[in-house]
Amino acid sequence: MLELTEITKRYHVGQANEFAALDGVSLSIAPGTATILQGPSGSGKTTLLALIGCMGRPTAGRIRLSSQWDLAGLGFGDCAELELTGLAERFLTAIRRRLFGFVFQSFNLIAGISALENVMLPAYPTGMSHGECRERAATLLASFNLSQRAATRVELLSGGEMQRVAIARALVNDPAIIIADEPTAHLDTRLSAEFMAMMADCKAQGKTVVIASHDPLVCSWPLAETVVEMRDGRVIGVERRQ
Ligand SMILES: Nc1ncnc2c1ncn2[C@@H]1O[C@H](COP(=O)(O)OP(=O)(O)OP(=O)(O)O)[C@@H](O)[C@H]1O
Repeated sequence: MLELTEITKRYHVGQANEFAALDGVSLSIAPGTATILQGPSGSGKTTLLALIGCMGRPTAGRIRLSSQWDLAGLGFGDCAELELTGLAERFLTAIRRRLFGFVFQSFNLIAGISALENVMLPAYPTGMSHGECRERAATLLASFNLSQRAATRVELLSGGEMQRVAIARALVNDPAIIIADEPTAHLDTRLSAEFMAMMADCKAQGKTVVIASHDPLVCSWPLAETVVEMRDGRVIGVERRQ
């Protein structure tokens, strides 16, 4: 399990405008499952995704990885479980790179460089050779029928092509967990359905998927075993689906 226990995230601590974006959130995510975080704007979905993805630390609470995850592959082979909340920044960064792939709302592709270079970017800091980065990125683009577009600057791609490049980039380090924040917010129905089908493929390959969305198409898609309803920084409901 990826276990979050009583997570609180406060901003502006000790100031007049102190604010709890998350307030006592507990959640379990099993490997190979899909979870959707649902809730209105400001309910804390992005903040929660950021903490799950080791992009920040909670103000209070614990985030733990059980031995069901490949802790040895993360460099923590001797641990029965790994408490992320206590780790030094450099370990968190390494875990973020190895364990997670991120898909952002507006894809966050880097304009001015090619589709191939965009996909290669997250692989560089892992220490992989340039040749290996290139080969991996090219293989992923080929699997998404984008070989012909690999050398094209991303700003010249269609919306659907950009989406596939963004997913390829999220997958380049072969992450166990894919985190997507409002991934369909700028997509039409066809592309949104395509995105969800790709997430279903990832899950079929054994990956864990966590998506924050208030898009009804995402929430009703037959993908997630767990739909978490958030409001005002709290979990107000958890629906388990078969
Ligand atoms: N860095 C920050 N400093 C202060 N407040 C913040 C910060 N980041 C987020 N918040 C606040 O925390 C609350 C939760 O924000 P968050 O982005 O997690 O919600 P969300 O459910 O993802 O919303 P949306 O769907 O609009 O992205 C909001 O009220 C937001 O203004």
